[in-house]
Amino acid sequence: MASVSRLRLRRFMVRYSWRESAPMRRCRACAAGPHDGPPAAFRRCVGAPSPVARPAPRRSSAAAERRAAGVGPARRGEDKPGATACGVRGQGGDLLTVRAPARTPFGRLRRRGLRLIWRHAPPVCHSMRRRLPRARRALVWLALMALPLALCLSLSYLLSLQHFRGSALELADAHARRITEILRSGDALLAQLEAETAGRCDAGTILAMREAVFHSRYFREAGIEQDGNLVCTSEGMLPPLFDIPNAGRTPAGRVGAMEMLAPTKTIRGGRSLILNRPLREDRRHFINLLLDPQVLSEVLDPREGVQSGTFLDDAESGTLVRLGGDASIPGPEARRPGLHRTGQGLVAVARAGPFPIYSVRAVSDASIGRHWRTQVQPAAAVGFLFSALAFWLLRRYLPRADAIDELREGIAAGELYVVYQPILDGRDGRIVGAEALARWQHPRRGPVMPDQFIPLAETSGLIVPMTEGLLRQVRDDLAMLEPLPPGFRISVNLAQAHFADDRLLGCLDRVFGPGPTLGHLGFEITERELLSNVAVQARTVVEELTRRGAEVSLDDFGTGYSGLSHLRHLPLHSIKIDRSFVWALDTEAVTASLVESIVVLARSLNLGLVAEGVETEAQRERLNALGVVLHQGWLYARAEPAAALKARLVQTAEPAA
Ligand SMILES: Nc1nc2c(ncn2[C@@H]2O[C@H](COP(=O)(O)O[C@H]3[C@@H](O)[C@H](n4cnc5c(=O)[nH]c(N)nc54)O[C@@H]3COP(=O)(O)O)[C@@H](O)[C@H]2O)c(=O)[nH]1
Repeated sequence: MASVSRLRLRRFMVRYSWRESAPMRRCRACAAGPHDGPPAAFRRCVGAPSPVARPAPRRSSAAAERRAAGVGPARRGEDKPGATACGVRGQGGDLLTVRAPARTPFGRLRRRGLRLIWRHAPPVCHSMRRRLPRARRALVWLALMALPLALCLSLSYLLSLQHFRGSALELADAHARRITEILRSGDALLAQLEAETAGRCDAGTILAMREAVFHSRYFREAGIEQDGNLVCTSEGMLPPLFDIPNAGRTPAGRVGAMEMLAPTKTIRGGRSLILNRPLREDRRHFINLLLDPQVLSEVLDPREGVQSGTFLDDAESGTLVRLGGDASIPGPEARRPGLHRTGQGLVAVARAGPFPIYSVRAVSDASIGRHWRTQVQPAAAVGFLFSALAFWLLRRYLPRADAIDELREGIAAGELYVVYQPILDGRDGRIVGAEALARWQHPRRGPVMPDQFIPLAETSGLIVPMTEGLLRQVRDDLAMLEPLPPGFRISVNLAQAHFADDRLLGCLDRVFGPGPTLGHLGFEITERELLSNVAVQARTVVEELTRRGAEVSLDDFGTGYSGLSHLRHLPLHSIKIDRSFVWALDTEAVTASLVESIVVLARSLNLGLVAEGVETEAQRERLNALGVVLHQGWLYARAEPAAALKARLVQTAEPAA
């Protein structure tokens, strides 16, 4: 029952926060306001006091205790114990537990074992609304991965199509040219026979016709027709033959003086295409040549997967008559030369010059598919290769939405915590401060080092809410570390985003309150963060930090290109010599002299110096000799939980006491 109610209430709160659009928008600008506690309506509902009217007590910090004990932060979604009744523990924290008084409706539910959880992640929650659900993101990834494969397969299909398109059109054109040549040679032969015989049917004419047919590769017979009678052929004289099949027929087409008759049965059997040439004006005397239509198709150049056909456009019947080939009679597109896409596939049509004969090449979709299947394997292999490349590129160069979401959720759930690396006086081992370094206790991956999430936090803008969360922990830990040695400071790393506007100052207002409250804080800015586009704003921010009691140092000094200009323009307190210089101290003379120059520079500008990455006794001694006495490095201590730092402080304070 309790878990059901808890679930419902969680939903209620989610809905609630969605309706609070105006405060949500305000939180984006990191302005103080409703994020410093649960929204007013929610507070009224649970009977909790307003954090404005009664500021929430400093986090008694179960999480801090856990961290101090070295066990890391509370896990995501875990209730934090120790909340006082009616109180809102933690201001603007990531995860707040509210225990409602018994009188309120929520209190009554509490008596049944219910605890309310208000997830409070102001700068994060509204962007979570825009987030794609995991399943949809996975689909987007899948689609992006499948894209190269799909493109390669489509490309290979297009190539198959192109292969057939090109060859079908080419073959049809070549064939049509060949037919034109044959028919023109027939026309020329008829003209020659007319000139030689003058239409007489005598032995000389028969001989001339026989010779012409003998020497021709295409024409099987020549003949002379008079008044509808075939009177002689290249074979010899004939008895008068009446009603020969072609007599009086309308030609299928005319080209110049030549007429073509659709294939018809001849007196010697078989079907022939007849080329007729009228001998006189009265159209009663003709000289003709018989052409086996099959001959026109024999000149077809066969190609695998391409059907071919030769069709006569018969003006007499108004239909297409097949002269040969295996292609089925195409539709209306057969009379339009060119390439056509039909329901069955591709059709290429070419006309034989002026003659009403068409060469047709048809490629069925099945043939294209068969050809494509032979290309699929190499195309798929290339596609997979590109998919793998795309996967690598996407993972490497695209903002990683998944990782950003995870980090966002991690920040909201309080999975990020701080460890401290002490900064000591290299002469006597006195602890003068510590650098706060972020760690992420990932619920699945375990501890994640900053190298893996700080760049992501910086590029996604999450660095700002992340730092706010860390500053809250630093505030609590400073309280736990008391009494602090004189001048002790904890330094927090800042990023470029903190200088783009006054969000950092708003953040500090919320965490430490306004005014000079930052006496135990230091801030580290790396050279690369202070690009020229934020330089002016950076100066304002650094001045304000100083006014509030903090010290600001330039981190990784010597690794950037603009360090000197920052030293001139920013009111800095110290510079941290990059560990690469420190490491080179005991090996490279040139670098060692560089450190000397940095020391001279710092002295002339009245700046403090801290050496980073001190790992060996030799480095310590050399630095001390150079006058760089504040050290940070594994020689002294690695980054450790607040409890360990506390123990170290107690230990180093004891001899003095
Ligand atoms: N904007 C923020 N940046 C942060 C924050 N927390 C950390 N960081 C930056 O991440 C980088 C890596 O940090 P980390 O892995 O914690 O490494 C630090 C030290 O552990 C390491 N170190 C210290 N002493 C030694 C040593 O003797 N040898 C050695 N090999 N490494 C050592 O150096 C890192 C501290 O560097 P720096 O900040 O330059 O002082 C790092 O760039 C962090 O700045 C964060 O909260 N915000």
